[in-house]
Amino acid sequence: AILFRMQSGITQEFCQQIPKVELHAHLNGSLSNKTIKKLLDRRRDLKISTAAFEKGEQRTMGDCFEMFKVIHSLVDSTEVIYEVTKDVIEEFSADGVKYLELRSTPKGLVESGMDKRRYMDAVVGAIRDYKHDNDDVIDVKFLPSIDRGRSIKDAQENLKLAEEYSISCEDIVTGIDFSGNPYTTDAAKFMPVLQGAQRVGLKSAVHLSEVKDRSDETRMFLSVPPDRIGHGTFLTDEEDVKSSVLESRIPIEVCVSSNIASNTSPPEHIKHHSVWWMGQEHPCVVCTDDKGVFSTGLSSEYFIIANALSLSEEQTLKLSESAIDFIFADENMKAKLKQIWKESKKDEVLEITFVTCLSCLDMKN
Ligand SMILES: CNc1ncnc2c1ncn2[C@@H]1O[C@H](COP(=O)(O)O)[C@@H](O)[C@H]1O
Ligand SMILES: [Zn+2]
Repeated sequence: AILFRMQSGITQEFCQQIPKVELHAHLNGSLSNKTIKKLLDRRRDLKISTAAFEKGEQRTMGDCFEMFKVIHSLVDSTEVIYEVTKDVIEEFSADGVKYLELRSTPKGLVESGMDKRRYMDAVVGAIRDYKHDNDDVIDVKFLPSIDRGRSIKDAQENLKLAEEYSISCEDIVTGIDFSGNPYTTDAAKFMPVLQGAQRVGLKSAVHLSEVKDRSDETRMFLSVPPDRIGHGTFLTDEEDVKSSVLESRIPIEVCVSSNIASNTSPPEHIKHHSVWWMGQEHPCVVCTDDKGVFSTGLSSEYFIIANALSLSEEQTLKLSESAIDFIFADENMKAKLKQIWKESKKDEVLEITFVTCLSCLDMKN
C-alpha cells in the first residue's frame, strides 16, 4: 500500500488530523476568543478595556503582558479556573492533541477567597474530570509556573506546592515551568528555586534566551540544566552557548507565531531560529505558547513549520511523534502514545487504499 501522499505542500487539514503532543501552553494565554467573550459578558461590571487585544500585528511583548493582566482580572475564582481549564483541554483535544502539558502560575486572590492551593486543586480537578467524562481521549499534565516577574518568596511557595502535588497527584503534576516577562533582569535570584526543583525530582521547562542579550543569564540557567528549553530564540548569538546546547541535546520548545507576534523573530517563517536547530538535527518540539493571545492552534503551528521546511506528510507525522520522547511522563505513557501514532499510520494506509480503490472504479466506468 502507498503510505503517504506524495503531493508537495502540507495542508492545514492534514496537520489537524495527525495526532499531536503539546508541551508548551500557558493556561491563561490559551483561552480562546470564545471563552474570553463568555467571561467578558459575565463581568460587564469590571468595565475592562480590550485595547491591547485589538492591536493585532502591531502588538509588542509589552502588549502581550497587558493582555495577560486583562485575562487574569477575568479568571479570578476557582470556579472560573476550573471552567477555563476544561475549555482549553477541549479545544486542544478537538485540534488533535493526544497529550497536553498545561502550565500555569498558581495565584491567590483575597477578594474571592482563592488561594494558591485552591488554584492548584481547580486545575487538577478539571484535568481529572475532563479525562473521566471524555473516555480518556487526551492525557493532561500540569506544570505549576514560576513567574520571574514576581518575588522569590512567591517562587518558593510555588516550588513547594509543585513538590507536594507531585506526590499527592503524581499522575498529573510532574514538573515546573519558569516563565514571566523576559525583560526582567534580576532572574539570577531564582537559581536556588530551579536547583531545588531538580533536587526533588521535578522536571523543568525553562524559558531561555527569549529576548536578545541574555547570554549571562542563559549560561547560568543552562548550568542547572533544564529538561527542556522554551523558545531559545537567541541561543545562537554566542558560540559557547550555541555549542553547549547542541551538545546537551536539550529539546527546544518551538513557538513560531508567538515569537513573530511578540516581535522577537522576523515575520518570514523560514527565518525562524528553529529552522537552524532542526537543520542540525537538534530535538525540537512544535508548540503554541499562548494559542488564545496569539490566535493560533497546534495544527496551525505544524502547518507553518511543515511548509517552511517543505516537509512531506510522513516527515510531519514523524516530527509530531518525536515529541513523545520529551514529555514529562513515565515510560508507560510514552508507550501508550507511541501506540496511538502506530494506529494513526494504519488509518492512513486504509484511507489511501480506499481512495485508490475509488479511483480504480472511476477509471473502469
Ligand atoms: C509570550 N511569551 C511568554 N514569555 C514568558 N512568559 C509567558 C509568555 N507567555 C505567557 N507567559 C506566562 O504565562 C502567564 C499566563 O498564563 P498563566 O496565568 O500562568 O496561566 C503570563 O502571565 C506569563 O507569566
Ligand atoms: Zn511560554
